[in-house]
Amino acid sequence: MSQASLIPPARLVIASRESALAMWQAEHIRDRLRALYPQTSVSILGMTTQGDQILDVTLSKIGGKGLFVKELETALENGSADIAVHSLKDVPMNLPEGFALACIGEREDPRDAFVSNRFDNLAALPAGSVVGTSSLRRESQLRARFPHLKIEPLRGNVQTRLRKLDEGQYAAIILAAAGLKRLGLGERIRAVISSDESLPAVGQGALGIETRADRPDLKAVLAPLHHADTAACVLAERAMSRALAGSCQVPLGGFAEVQNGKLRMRGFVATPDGTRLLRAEHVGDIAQPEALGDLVAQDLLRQGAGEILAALNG
Ligand SMILES: NCc1[nH]cc(CCC(=O)O)c1CC(=O)O
Repeated sequence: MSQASLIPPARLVIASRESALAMWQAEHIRDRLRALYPQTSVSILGMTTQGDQILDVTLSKIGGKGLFVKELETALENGSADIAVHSLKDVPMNLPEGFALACIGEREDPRDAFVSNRFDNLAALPAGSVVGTSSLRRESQLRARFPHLKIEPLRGNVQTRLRKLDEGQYAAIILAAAGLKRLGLGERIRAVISSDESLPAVGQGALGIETRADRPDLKAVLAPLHHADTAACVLAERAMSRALAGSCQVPLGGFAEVQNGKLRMRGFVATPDGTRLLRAEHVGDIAQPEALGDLVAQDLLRQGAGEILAALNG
């Protein structure tokens, strides 16, 4: 549909989780939609998800990503909201029947960040230091490089995690740089961790806007917010994860970048203790992102990723 034929709706309701980061993201999309469509009344419907309520167990053990999006999908289904704004990282690789990712927003810094009140970077941590993260992806890569560190679970939203660090339970914690920067907490980052040292999560730093699949009208409304390069990257990453049937119990990462008009993608699968860490890297056509993601996945499977995955899921 061309912009000329587009009739913006009178009203748009955005479903969002209520964490500060989710609300920042929803408000960001709301403000952009208001600027694009001054006649449209855009509002936010804040919701609590199961993922926000269950804070005492490692996320991977309780069913994972779907827990952060299900309530928002119910709102789309029953019409109490039109679009749902998500951190793409939290969106399952396969959406339930009847839903679609209508728009992918421009990526913030995709890297992980080292946050500490006492140390400058990971290499400065003495043996036995406690590092907080509940991500198997971060844990496996940390253990591979720094087997002398102790990794302990850390859950909760960004502010909760920072508070637990400040209370002294951890020498350092690892968070996504994107969340800290969006919340204006970029000064808490002591060191950004390069993608060579900690390959980011599939979709990290990107926003995904979900609608019902039967609302192509909304896809047209959202089109100006769609970022084609980011979309190519995250489609490649999500294809890799899907091809590996990456349940959230799997330590894996996937990260694609646009370089010289091509798509460069790296992926890894590891054992949680980091003793086996398989890596793959390929360059592909930016117009065929999913083929590149599949290629990276097939390379990892050829190296034995299947055994690691089977052991984890078994
Ligand atoms: N799993 C929670 C989550 N989902 C998205 C982000 C950060 C922002 C992003 O990746 O877009 C975070 C926090 C974190 O990993 O530190």
